[in-house]
Amino acid sequence: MGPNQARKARVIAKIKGSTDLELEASGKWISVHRPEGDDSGTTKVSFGDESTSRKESYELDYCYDQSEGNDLIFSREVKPLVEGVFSGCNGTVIAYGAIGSGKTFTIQGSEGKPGLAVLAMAEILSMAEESGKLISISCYEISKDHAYDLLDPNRHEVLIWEDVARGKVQLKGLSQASYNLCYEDGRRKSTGGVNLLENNIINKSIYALHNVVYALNANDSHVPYRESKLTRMLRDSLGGTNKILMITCLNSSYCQDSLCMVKLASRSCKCANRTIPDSAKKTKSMVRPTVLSSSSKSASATATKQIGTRVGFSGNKANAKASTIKGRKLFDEACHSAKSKKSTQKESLPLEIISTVTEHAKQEEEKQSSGISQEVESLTEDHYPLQAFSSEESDMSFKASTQETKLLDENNHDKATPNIDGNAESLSFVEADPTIDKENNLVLVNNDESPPISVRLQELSKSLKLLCSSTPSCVEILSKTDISIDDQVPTETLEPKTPKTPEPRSLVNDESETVDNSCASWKTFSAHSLKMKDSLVNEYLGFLNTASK
Ligand SMILES: Nc1ncnc2c1ncn2[C@@H]1O[C@H](COP(=O)(O)OP(=O)(O)OP(=O)(O)O)[C@@H](O)[C@H]1O
Repeated sequence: MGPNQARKARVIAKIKGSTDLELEASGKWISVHRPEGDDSGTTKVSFGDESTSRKESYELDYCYDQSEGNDLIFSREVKPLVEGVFSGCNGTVIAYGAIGSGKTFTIQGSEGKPGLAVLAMAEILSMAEESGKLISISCYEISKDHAYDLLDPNRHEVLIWEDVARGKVQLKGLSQASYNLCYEDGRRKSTGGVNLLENNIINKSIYALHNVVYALNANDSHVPYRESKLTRMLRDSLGGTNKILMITCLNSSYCQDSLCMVKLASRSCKCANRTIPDSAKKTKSMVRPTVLSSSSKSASATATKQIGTRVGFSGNKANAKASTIKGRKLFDEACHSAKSKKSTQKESLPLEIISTVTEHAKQEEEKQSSGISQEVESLTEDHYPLQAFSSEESDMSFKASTQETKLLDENNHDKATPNIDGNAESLSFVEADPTIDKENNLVLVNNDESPPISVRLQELSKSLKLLCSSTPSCVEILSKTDISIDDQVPTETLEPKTPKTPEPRSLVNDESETVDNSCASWKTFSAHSLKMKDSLVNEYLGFLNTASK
């Protein structure tokens, strides 16, 4: 069965090949029911021990069983995507699944059994050779929201920039080669297992990815790319004219995580069959699909690995020098090195700028995003026993575009050049660019309800300064108002200095009572003053943190 060309994302499964012995030991846990003679029908995947009557069934676009290898998956699923790349339509293949479910085997392959990425590259290169096109490749890994250049022996972290003008994410400084393909196993970074935080990140990523696929397949007017860093980074690979292949890798023996992955996959797949009238689209996009049952959360993961391969037309880099960068970094973590004062201000406002442009969409996204975060977090915290974190999920994708697609870009977007450096031309923090400044100002002055950030900052700063310098004058006020002790207070305390603590002996002399009174008042005042300082400092720090986010 070939992929249905009308669908944006095709969701299939692959049951990991296993030896007969392994199968015997585990029993037949998964059974596949394919439609006979009807290529357009869905495949039913059932889970459950055959000895018991309890079975759970889910529908997917297709499911490859143990005996079917990468060659078959490539020729039926991936080759059409590669051909599409040469006619201006990008393709993305993502494999995900529980630990040891065969993700690496499916994408990378093994010696003598090439995986889908290898087969796809071979196909791309041979097609390019036939048509006389020049191919350039970049290769990167996304691991836990960070991108690493796989063509660089040091695998340096790549800066991730969001091109504000075009709403695209770019990897800045990514190496390019004539053609090459590298692969990095995400496991090298997870030597000590995966902690709760990492697991949460991966959980959110996989759910967010499915939400995007769901929305794309449902032809929603709003696609929640902003729900996770992964989906933001893959936006180019998922949206537009892209065709997506989601491969759910399944363990052949019992695995709760595999079950949960299929549930998610089935949801994304089912919506592809819906026809939504245009009038209903807007309302529908507000409604979040709720498929996350308490058990589906066990689609947890211990490591994310992802291979990204960019194939592009190797063009002239001359334009890059005169370039102006209109984007901003997408994630703070990858860009701490930028120190310039001006850029710092702008860098601290990466995503809000887009949000001002698409206010309505952002509100929806935020609502939904917080929804999914809460869902995933609560699933993890409330119901997810720690041992469930031993499971692993891995995302691998490759992305390819050819000369034609890049040329299309050039037509549509002023001076875009096909290589990464060339693309960087539209990615600098340009003070002179009025649109960027305007956007910044829009963010600085959010709306009528709250004052501009700069004004609030100034106010806070003033209050803080005032309070810091107010201690001596407060002492003065205290002494002036308290006439009864005026003459008895030592003269030093009237001066604008840090007040002295009365010496112990003063507490036992004749005038001890008045001095005592004075001390008590001062202590009370001092305590209040300190509290106020603390609260202002906290507010100040809190505000700075919010602003930097
Ligand atoms: N279709 C298959 N046929 C034979 N062996 C397979 C197949 N798929 C996977 N394997 C074997 O199963 C083991 C685990 O596969 P693989 O490393 O691809 O899983 P993974 O999901 O990438 O694992 P991890 O989650 O640890 O990254 C490997 O030894 C691999 O060779």
